[in-house]
Amino acid sequence: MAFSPFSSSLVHPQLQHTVANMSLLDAIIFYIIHLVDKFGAWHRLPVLLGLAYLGMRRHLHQRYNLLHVGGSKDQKYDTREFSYRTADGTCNHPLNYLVGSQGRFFGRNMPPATSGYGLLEPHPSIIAKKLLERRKFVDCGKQFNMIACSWIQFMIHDWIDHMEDTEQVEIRAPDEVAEGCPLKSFRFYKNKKVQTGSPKPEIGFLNSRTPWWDGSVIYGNNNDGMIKVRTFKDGKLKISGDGLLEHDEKGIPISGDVRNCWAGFSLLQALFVKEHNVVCDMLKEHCPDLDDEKLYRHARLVTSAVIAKIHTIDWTVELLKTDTLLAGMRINWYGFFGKKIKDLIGHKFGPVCSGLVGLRRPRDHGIPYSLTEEFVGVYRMHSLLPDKVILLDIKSATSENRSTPVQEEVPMWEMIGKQGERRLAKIGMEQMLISMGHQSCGAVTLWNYPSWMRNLVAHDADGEDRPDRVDMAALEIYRDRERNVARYNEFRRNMLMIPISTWEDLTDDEEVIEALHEIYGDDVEKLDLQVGLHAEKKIKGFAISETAFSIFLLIASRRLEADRFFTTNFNSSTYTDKGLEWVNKTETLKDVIDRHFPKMTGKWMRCSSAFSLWSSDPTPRNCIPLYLRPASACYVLVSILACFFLISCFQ
Ligand code: HEM
Repeated sequence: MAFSPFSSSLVHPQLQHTVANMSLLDAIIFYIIHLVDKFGAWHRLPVLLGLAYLGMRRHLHQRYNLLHVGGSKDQKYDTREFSYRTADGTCNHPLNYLVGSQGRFFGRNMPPATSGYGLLEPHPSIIAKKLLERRKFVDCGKQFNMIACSWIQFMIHDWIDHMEDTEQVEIRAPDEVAEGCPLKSFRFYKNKKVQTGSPKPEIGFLNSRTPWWDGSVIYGNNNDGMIKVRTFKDGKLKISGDGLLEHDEKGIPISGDVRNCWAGFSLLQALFVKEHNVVCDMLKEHCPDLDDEKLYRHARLVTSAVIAKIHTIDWTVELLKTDTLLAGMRINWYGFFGKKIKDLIGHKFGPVCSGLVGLRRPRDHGIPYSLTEEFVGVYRMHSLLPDKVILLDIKSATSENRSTPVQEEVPMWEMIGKQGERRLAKIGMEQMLISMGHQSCGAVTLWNYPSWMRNLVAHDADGEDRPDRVDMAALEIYRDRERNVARYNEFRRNMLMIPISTWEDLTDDEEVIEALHEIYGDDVEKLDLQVGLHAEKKIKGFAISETAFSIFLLIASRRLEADRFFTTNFNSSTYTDKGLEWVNKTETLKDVIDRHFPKMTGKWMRCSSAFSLWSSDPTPRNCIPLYLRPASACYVLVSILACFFLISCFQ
């Protein structure tokens, strides 16, 4: 039903048309969130109201934004024959075995860009030089350390990578900036463009990784990858005697994904290979009849779920340090009433009460699961990477002396690829992990893009160095345009967020405003997504922009609720009793580190999460407001009311 009364002056003129096709209820929801956006900030609301706001936002996105790219007809199969994660991501969606498998299309959270600006408008090298390149390293304080930075790369390599074409393009820096660019020109492969066919002919891009949260970063994205990493004995994966990854004869690590790897990333791969292998030991001890194949399958399910859980209730909470998000992420996993109540009531009262994990059926909101172009766009966070890794001299540290001396500062480019693997082998897992825990990563802000990435030796899918170096800062601007991802303002409108009208709406930093003006003039529509995301004034506690967060909000839930192994099959017959118990008992990365390095966190980590600076103070225990503490009667009362409210909104 069309709803016109809200197309009034109370709604931003550029958003009025989006309300026109909404149902009455959705128009009211839109109006409420629009008012909150306009007159206040949802993150300053009391936690439950903030959660209601986020719930409503997510609801509108799911109904009006998700697009199905390259739709295919149902391809049925018997799900009972596939109670495990397959090597290439097939056989997860209950009605179509192809959904989410390697080589499927990226979806979209909004239509492709309509603005019609050219691929070189303004020139990517000018943006790289004048707005992105690091002048002086800006760190992100105590909030996020180098483990957190490596973690998100570890996740990206689990989910997304655009397939390339065989044709190359060359970008030449214009004279205006050529002097200041480490590469005056650089060549790279175009992304592979494919006609999608149905539902209507359009261009789409293919994902060479499996988008499920299936641990493909350690298990591989297809059969060949899976065979390479397995020992075929007791379900285990290959790992070297020093606890790091094994390497092939060319010095390339043996793991699920080896493209553009560096020492910190390969360290996390090794840690979770160790985790997989101890899960195999545990399962074998309790179920001696399980053969190699079954042990592998169960251990993969368990390890992937541990990774997904850590990302949801540990990493994300550090990324978006607000009470609302702390509550929201725990609700995604456990539901409103928390872990203990979920264990008692199961999923009888739906996702609001018991979270998304363990739902009776996967939910994709009518659009088969994939990750999206916009999701890739908002996760371009190379500014997190520093210029050097600061190695601590952990041997000379004493318990009295809290500030551990620095042993060496290694330039980042020496920690990449095969060279990085050799360095890591000398450093060892313990020293690297402790050092990364004590080093802040970069802030996602303008003028903080690592300069060394402007002259980068990228890798191909086999982990081999490419002959042509690339200017990543310029390339990333080009890539979003090549993929027709909406520019910043159109992106915001499509996400039902209030667009900017002047640079002052984006930021109050005078220097940024001047620089934007120099490059984009007064044309706010031209502003590139990357530049907007990096320039946007941040919400207190957020390490990323609110615009990026709006995509994040949608996809974080979708990765869980659309996956059969986090919903229908999140049970003991699929995971085994002991496997499920393992997932339930593991809450944080610290738990995993403690399992493999029993004395490490006790000695080296003061803070509460392994993702924040290890030398920082722990989060006070009573930081959660009274009405959010599961033990309080007030919590139960307010939660019941909030549940009724949310259920009546969305069901
Ligand atoms: C030393 C560490 C890293 C190196 C060497 C590296 C290098 C690269 C390269 C060469 C590409 C492909 C560029 C192209 O052809 O389009 C890429 C893509 C990407 N990287 Fe990184 N990266 C690193 C760390 C990170 C981190 C920490 C993040 C954080 C989120 C990240 C997020 C991404 C994303 C989202 C893409 C786009 C993937 C796609 O096109 O499908 N990377 N990176």
